[in-house]
Amino acid sequence: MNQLRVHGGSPLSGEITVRGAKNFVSKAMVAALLGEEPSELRNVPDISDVNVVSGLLKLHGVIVERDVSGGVIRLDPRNVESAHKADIDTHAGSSRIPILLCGPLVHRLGEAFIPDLGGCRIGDRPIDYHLDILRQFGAKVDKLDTGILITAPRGLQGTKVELPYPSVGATEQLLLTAVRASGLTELRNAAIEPEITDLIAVLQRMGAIISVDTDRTIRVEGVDRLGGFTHTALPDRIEAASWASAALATRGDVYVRGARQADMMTFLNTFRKVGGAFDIDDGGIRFRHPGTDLNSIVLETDVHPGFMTDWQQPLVVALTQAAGLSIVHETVYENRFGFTDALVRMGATIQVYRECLGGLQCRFGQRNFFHSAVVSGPTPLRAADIEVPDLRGGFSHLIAALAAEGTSRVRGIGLINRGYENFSSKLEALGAKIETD
Ligand SMILES: CC(=O)N[C@H]1[C@@H](OP(=O)(O)OP(=O)(O)OC[C@H]2O[C@@H](n3ccc(=O)[nH]c3=O)[C@H](O)[C@@H]2O)O[C@H](CO)[C@@H](O)[C@@H]1O
Ligand SMILES: C=C(OP(=O)(O)O)C(=O)O
Repeated sequence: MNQLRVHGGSPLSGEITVRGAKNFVSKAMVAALLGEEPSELRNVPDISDVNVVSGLLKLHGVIVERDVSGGVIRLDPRNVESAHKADIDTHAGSSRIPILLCGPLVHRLGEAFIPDLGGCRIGDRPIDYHLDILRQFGAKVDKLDTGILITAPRGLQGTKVELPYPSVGATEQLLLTAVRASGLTELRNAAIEPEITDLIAVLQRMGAIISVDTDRTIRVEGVDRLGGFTHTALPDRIEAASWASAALATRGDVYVRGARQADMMTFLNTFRKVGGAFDIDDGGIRFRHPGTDLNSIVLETDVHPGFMTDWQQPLVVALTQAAGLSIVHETVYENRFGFTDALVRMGATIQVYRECLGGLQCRFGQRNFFHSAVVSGPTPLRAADIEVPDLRGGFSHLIAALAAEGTSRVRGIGLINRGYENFSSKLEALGAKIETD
């Protein structure tokens, strides 16, 4: 199943459930590798990124048992072993998670071979911060033809690091390395996304000592040994916001069971400013089109607690249905508006700019990156043949196809399964008229 035919033009309506966050579950699975005892993770979604990490852990001798429908994964890392490089190579290009195996594998085995990374092509996505951090801990980094080899002839020692930008992955790299490095580690300008807070919770359950200050400083006291953990993953706030945007763009009404207000406050404020309605209860959040015109807005993506970049693409589809000019400044990735080409072909009026259209200081201004967009609406959308460019861009194209009159063909939908579990069943549950080709 790699192609969907979408007969659009009807509102999405009904209830779906979101489970654990893609951007946490994969990291918690890596954390399990640091322990000398088994771990159990609950609320695990059935997405392909989980399969990728399971495969990598199994190659390294971790016994992985999974109850897919129950969302439980058990990881037994007691007999960790080196994997064959050729086997690791088969995971090249599959996701960005392998880079986070560096610290845990060096602690457990003395070395780590990391294949070339994958992930969404929404910018250059360098790993310089990761490699600098590893070097500061005393690791030796050798770049090979098909990946990188990390060794630590004198072990890993605690260090002081200040990130040039609060990178999520680099913060996780530091945490997963520092918890078992000798001595103290301090990280300034750390990322503080809810998925990182949950990772810290997991590490604390395993025996780590980590404190987080209000000024983005994280301090870790290294320990000699970590045990296992039992933990329920926080819900996927990106998937929840994507369904919310789908409800808005299709004039629908969707109850997202599992969505949690605390992780989505910034999204909810924006959703309300656009004119979307929502009702929160203990089980989830109901997102509704108000039945009246939607409002245009000015929006800048940012690190937490700002408006998350992964929320941007789905919301832009809803903004094509808002009255007036919306301005969106993407400050996290330099190349995250490629998906708007297809929206324009479908009838949207979106112009992208190299300039920073916003007040935030951004790394991409005057550097030839089309990282700002002006969306003029409302414009009716019409069906088209579309190729999924990346995970969130792909889901956005699905939303556009659902909002458009006529039958669209969306190719390459396998990519969407990286972060949206059972999305075609969920679409059907919400009344979408779709067929797999
Ligand atoms: C699997 C996962 O959790 N992915 C998320 C994670 O990605 P990821 O951890 O890759 O994103 P980062 O926060 O690291 O990236 C933020 C910015 O820092 C830059 N950078 C990062 C590392 C580095 O070594 N050098 C460098 O320049 C990146 O190019 C980007 O411009 O956080 C992003 C920001 O919330 C989300 O969009 C992704 O969904
Ligand atoms: C950019 C994303 O993911 P990744 O970092 O896994 O490519 C995303 O989830 O939108």
